[in-house]
Amino acid sequence: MEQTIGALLADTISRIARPDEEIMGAVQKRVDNLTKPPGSLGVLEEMVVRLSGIQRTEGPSLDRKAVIVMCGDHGVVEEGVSAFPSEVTGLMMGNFTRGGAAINVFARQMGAEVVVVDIGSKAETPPGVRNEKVKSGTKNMAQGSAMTPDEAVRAVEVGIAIAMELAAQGCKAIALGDMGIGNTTPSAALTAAITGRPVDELTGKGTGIDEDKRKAKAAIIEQALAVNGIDKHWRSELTPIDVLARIGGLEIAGLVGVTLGSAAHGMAVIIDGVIASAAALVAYEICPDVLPFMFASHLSEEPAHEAALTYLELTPALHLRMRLGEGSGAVLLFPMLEASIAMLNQMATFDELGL
Ligand SMILES: Cc1cc2ncn([C@H]3O[C@H](COP(=O)(O)O)[C@@H](O)[C@H]3O)c2cc1C
Ligand SMILES: O=C(O)c1cccnc1
Repeated sequence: MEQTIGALLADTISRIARPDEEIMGAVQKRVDNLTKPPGSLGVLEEMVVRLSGIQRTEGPSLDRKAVIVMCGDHGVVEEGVSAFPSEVTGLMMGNFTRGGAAINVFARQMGAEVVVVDIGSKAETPPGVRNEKVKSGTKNMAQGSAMTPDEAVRAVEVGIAIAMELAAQGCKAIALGDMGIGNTTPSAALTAAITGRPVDELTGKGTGIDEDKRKAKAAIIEQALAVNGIDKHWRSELTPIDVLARIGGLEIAGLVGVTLGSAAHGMAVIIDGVIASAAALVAYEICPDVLPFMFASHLSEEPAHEAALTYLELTPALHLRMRLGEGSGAVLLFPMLEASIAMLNQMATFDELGL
């Protein structure tokens, strides 16, 4: 039976429960009893405690993990906000299927599955890419709403459904990946709307525009916020889904769904760069209980990324001066998460040492 639009979203939100405190307490106790000064393995200790709470077991695992690369195009590219044309989104989808993109290389090395989803590109979906197209690119958000609320919800539900499938297959953690020429523009716009920080401060060079074009991009974002009636007080009149629909992107909406769906089904969510962090902000506004499921991987060069992570009070583990997307930074966190699990499973305890 066809589900009404929004039913899956509502059901997913109702399933999100915070990680298990009792399990986290027990794992913290074991971590404190390992043969090292308490706290000396820093963030790795926090990682394994939180992974245990998320997976609701004192024996967490990352045997199966995936990166979901949501692909979509953006009407606002016609305003000259990117250094590249929209066609590159379609070409990169082909590249993903041949294993030649950065995310393919890193995911292979980390043992993570790559799931590529065409949720809204203007291109024809290449064979090997999952076709979940809600529409062929968003409308230009500088001239009006990028999507309708129904389209935004449908895209969110695509992300939820894919997260649910992966959870059913035994997946334990999901990295958020994106591909969509122009998508640093809606990402900065969403980050401005949610954090309240000034647009100019949040607007970066994306794929590599010069300072004049960056200034013009900031002006386009200001225009998009104004045209769409999003001011500092949007919360009194609009829902987070309205904001996502007006100034978001289809791949961003898909990643909002992946985040909510992962949290609802006990999987950790690894945030990548500025596109993933914009999706994380929207997911948090929809349901604050998703926050303890999130891990920040790296700090992107895009300024809105730092603003989003600060708002969410998340600290990125890696500082690699990356600014790519695709989930390329997020999958680099997997070996560290795995090290945290190995620490828990393999280190001797003070009890065993007779101390
Ligand atoms: C070849 C290529 C591969 C990419 N992989 C990710 N992005 C990243 O850059 C784009 C966002 O930057 P902007 O907003 O400036 O267009 C997105 O597609 C993002 O995924 C790429 C961009 C290019 C050109
Ligand atoms: O932070 C990112 O993920 C990013 C930055 C620039 C371009 N594309 C992605």
